[in-house]
Amino acid sequence: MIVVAEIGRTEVISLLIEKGADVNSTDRWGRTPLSDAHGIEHEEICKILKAHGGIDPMGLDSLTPCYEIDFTEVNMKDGTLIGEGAYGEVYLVKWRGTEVAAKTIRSSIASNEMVKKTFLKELALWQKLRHPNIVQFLGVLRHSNRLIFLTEYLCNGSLYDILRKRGRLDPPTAVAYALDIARGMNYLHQHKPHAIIHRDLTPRNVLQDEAGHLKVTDFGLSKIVQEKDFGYKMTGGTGSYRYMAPEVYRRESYGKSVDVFSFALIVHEMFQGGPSNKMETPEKVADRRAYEDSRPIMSSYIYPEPIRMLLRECWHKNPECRPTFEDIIVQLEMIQQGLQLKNGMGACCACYIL
Ligand SMILES: Nc1ncnc2c1ncn2[C@@H]1O[C@H](COP(=O)(O)OP(=O)(O)OP(=O)(O)O)[C@@H](O)[C@H]1O
Repeated sequence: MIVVAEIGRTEVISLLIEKGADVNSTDRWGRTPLSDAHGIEHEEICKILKAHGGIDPMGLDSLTPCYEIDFTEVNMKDGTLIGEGAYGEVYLVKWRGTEVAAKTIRSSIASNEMVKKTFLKELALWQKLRHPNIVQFLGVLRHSNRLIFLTEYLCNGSLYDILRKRGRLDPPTAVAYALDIARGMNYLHQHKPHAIIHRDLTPRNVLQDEAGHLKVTDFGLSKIVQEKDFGYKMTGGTGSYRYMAPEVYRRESYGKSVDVFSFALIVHEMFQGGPSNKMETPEKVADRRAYEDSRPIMSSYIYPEPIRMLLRECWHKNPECRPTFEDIIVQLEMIQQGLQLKNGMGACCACYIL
């Protein structure tokens, strides 16, 4: 694999190509040498790679500007802190008279040029996404070595907060929420020209708007994959262990179905009111799922049979046996119709027999 950022010299790159190096080999992020060259804005190397058939599967080069917002348009000092994640703090701020969320990226991350560039590429991708179940990206505030970006503000917080406050959800609500997440995820997986794998789908990365709809957010860890979606790897340290697919934990090749696995665990939590195996560390949980094939328990009292069947398929140990989000949506819509029929017949929430 030609790592342009490390080699950096045109004559060395030319020599490697002459010696037969593959100009379109990909690294674990799905980046080719041309993606790499775009990242460091090396025009000369870009030209050489393109002349030899190099492509950039990211479909984005660093020259694609993220939507930039003048730093003076947002008064960060008047912002209210609403949360904190792995990358930094999140504030509620006003921008052009509208309440929006400002996500600040720690200076330790933002000051590293390579990381910053990769991050800006992720944001350039997010900028292109438009779907009712995907949190809307608004733009980037760039200011010396600080990196802050704005997204729409979702006043009801995350699904994690909702489950902590409300506990177990009734089946119609859980199914409606599952449909929201599945629709957002299906949009990402069917993204053209390349599918987008979220890779860190967790209750914290699902937010609720004023109307009660859920939206998927946080693409800091998501990566573009080629349509033939096997062959990429990520380290076991990436993403949240509690929702991690076994193949990711075992550091094997993975595809879109890692998100289906995480989705199943989120749906399980909605019926249960929180995570299972709370006493175990997330890493231990992931380890047992990966090596002992352990899965959460589903009592027939809480989980309607069609939901149990769906979850078993979604967290199947063989990634190829897991359904796509398109299939999941069809199944959930049928389950929803079944629940509505039961409701119409006067059944109470506690006694759904599907
Ligand atoms: N657009 C938003 N609207 C409202 N609240 C938000 C928004 N984005 C984030 N938050 C709140 O801020 C918290 C932190 O968000 P952030 O995305 O930084 O981290 P996280 O998803 O919790 O964790 P990680 O960074 O590890 O993925 C969220 O849990 C949520 O409560």
